Amino acid sequence: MTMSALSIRNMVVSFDEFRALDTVSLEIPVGESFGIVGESGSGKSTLLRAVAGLNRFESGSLEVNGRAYSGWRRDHEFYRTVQMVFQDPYGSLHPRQTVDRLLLEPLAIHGFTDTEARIERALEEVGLGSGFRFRFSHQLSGGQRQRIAIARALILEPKILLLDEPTSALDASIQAEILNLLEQARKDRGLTFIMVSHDLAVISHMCERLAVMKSGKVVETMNVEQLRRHDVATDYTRKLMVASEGFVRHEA
Ligand SMILES: Nc1ncnc2c1ncn2[C@@H]1O[C@H](COP(=O)(O)OP(=O)(O)OP(=O)(O)O)[C@@H](O)[C@H]1O
Repeated sequence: MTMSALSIRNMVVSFDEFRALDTVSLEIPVGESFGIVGESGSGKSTLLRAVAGLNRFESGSLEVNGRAYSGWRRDHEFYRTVQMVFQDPYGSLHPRQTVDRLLLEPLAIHGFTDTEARIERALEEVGLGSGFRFRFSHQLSGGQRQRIAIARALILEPKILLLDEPTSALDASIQAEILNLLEQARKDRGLTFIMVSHDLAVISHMCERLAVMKSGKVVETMNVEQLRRHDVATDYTRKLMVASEGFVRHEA
């Protein structure tokens, strides 16, 4: 049996009386690229944030590579294994810190000593040479910032990346570059991806399977071939396909 990178069972997250995540269960095997789609407010980010410990889940279970986690608490081992990349590269990087400092921080927290080599390698991997090392993040373009955010996630050599709309704040041409960079990193490192996107063309390009969310629940899971054939079980998913115009245009 393939080992699960991530095993989520009956996960529930509430904000006061409101159930943002309602008994969600997902099994994601090691090495898979898994997409999460759904209308705005359906709970996609809440799910990623609950895995990352940024939202507390009140019931259900979470296992990461066989280790169980609950509530908010995540240990160092978790952050060595799981890293998250957010939508907004402006909000997620401190503007007055140099790239060097931004990359050094996770290494220092986790006690790495070979920082020089790791920083150089990480910049190389995301297609930014060492010339970027002492720039401030406010001097970088959106695409360059997102490359730094990805370098910061990869520098700890995680096994799983949680990607929350990683390209939707970027211009279309830059989006493709960042997606290719992520795909290459996944191949090179054998990573598992869980990627949220409202863009079905992105999911179709990047993922092998996906879950469709509505009102905090998973309404269906499918593989990407089914999505491409429009072989979907619910009208809700059909509507999402129509709403994601590029997808319909691209696939038709
Ligand atoms: N910290 C919070 N406090 C209160 N309500 C929240 C909080 N975070 C999310 N919610 C609510 O939970 C629901 C799910 O939000 P979530 O951000 O997970 O949706 P989403 O599917 O990622 O949407 P989008 O595609 O617009 O980003 C929404 O109704 C949202 O308003």
